[in-house]
Amino acid sequence: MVDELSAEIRDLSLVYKGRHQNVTALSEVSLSMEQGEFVSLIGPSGCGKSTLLRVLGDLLSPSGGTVTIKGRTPRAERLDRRIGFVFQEAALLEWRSVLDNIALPLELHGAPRKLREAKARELIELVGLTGFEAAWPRQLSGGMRQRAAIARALSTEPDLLLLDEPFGALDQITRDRLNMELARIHEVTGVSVVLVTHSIREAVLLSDRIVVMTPRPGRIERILDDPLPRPRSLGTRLLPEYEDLVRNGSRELEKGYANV
Ligand SMILES: Nc1ncnc2c1ncn2[C@@H]1O[C@H](COP(=O)(O)OP(=O)(O)OP(=O)(O)O)[C@@H](O)[C@H]1O
Repeated sequence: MVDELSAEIRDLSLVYKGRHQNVTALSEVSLSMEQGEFVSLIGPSGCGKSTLLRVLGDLLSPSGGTVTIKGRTPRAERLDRRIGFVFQEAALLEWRSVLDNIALPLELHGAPRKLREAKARELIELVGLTGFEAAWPRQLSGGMRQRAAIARALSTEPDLLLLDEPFGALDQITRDRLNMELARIHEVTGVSVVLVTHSIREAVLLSDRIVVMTPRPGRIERILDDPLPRPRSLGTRLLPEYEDLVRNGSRELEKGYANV
């Protein structure tokens, strides 16, 4: 059924055209995601993870193939603010309070003040920033900034949340905590998630499926199912099946590195 599919990528290619040479960043990439699915993209540097995310988010147009999100083009979804993006750097507006940063996409979408503030407060609670509504971004730690960025990305209740190494710059303990927050947010909201990560452990902890990519040109090497029980917790890492999946994933990843 079409409306149960989140993203559908068919035979996607993406070529960056340069003055001297072209780079084929993606070739023959096909992937179908179900609504509410959590998919991680992992692979060596340059295998096209960010490029794939950017195509899904309509920041780049495919050179070939097709991409649909809930049966529509990424352009239509982006213009309707049905796609949320979070990058490694939170990129909050320093002159707006945390609340006003989170409410910004709704403001740009023309939502009335009362509604957008109510939504922003709800999200502040969801991401664990209660008490920081009036704070300035510079008063937040790195982890708190990422929480605010996630809340902002969720403010328009997107169909798809795209995360490009959102926790890459955080220390391990903060990263563990935010992983658990993300798992909970995913459970509560039912949003479909695509996460780019360099950590197989993070991918196994959070995902329903792990897409292992390989470079030159960027393509899908293998898709691993991750059937670990939900809800996930840090205790999930103590399961023998967790370690099995990490080992399996690492083996697949190493094959990709053979092409680097
Ligand atoms: N704007 C650009 N112009 C030309 N080539 C680019 C551009 N952006 C990325 N590339 C090239 O496309 C390929 C895929 O890059 P991409 O950033 O998608 O990989 P990645 O897997 O996300 O890498 P990383 O893990 O280092 O972030 C690489 O060879 C990269 O050099």
